[in-house]
Amino acid sequence: MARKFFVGGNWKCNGTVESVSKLVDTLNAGAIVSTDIVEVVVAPTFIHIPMVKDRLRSEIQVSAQNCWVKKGGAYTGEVSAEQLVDLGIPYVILGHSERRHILKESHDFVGQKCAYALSKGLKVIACIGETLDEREAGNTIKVCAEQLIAIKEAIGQNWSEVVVAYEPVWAIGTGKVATPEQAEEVHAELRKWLAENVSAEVAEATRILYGGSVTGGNCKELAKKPNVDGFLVGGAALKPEFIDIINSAQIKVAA
Ligand SMILES: O=C(CO)COP(=O)(O)O
Repeated sequence: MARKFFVGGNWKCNGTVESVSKLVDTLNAGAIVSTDIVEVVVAPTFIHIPMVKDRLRSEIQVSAQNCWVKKGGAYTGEVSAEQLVDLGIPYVILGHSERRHILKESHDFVGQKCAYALSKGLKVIACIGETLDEREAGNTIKVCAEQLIAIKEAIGQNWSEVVVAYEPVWAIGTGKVATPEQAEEVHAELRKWLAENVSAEVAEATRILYGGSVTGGNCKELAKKPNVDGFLVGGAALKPEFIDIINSAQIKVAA
């Protein structure tokens, strides 16, 4: 079965009531291709989630940007997987590089978060990716594999509700997008890793998204690559061009 194209908008720590309302209006008014060919998710901040969920068109799902590693309780400032499920939120982004690097989340911690979120019924957008130094040292695949190993150790064979997002740190928020060839090369390696370390079925079925300075202008060329199954978008997800990125799913159908 063909992998359904996936476009996620990670709004990060952005937005006010006014700007989020405007963005929802823009997304509601946009002409988007059928959900038969694309799955679309947006991830507002926790505090904006209820408002977005109430007002956003039903074709676009809502995701959280993080959740706690285990059952909720005395963990000041955290939001639990159970609470997301209670609110009817289907997805959570875990392991984003900003959390790995700025908040020092370790590979193991991210793996445990993935396992706990999945066990509560959330679908997981699991982010991995190398820094510029790691790429220049020739360690891109090694670093991504280490991040995947920690996830695999925690979740085992249970990848059916996982979407992998390859987000090279040097491309995030920098305007320096990976070339379609660079993205394809890594995505193909990641799929091979899944085939060798999980199973051929999981490798074939798992969507591997590219993230890092994706725009309305560069998405089509990236989407043409066979192992690029969609995008995780930051800055451009806050702008009307997010609609164009969603619609780049058409490239796959035409291909
Ligand atoms: O981090 C990202 C999505 O999770 C990518 O961010 P930018 O699209 O702003 O580079």
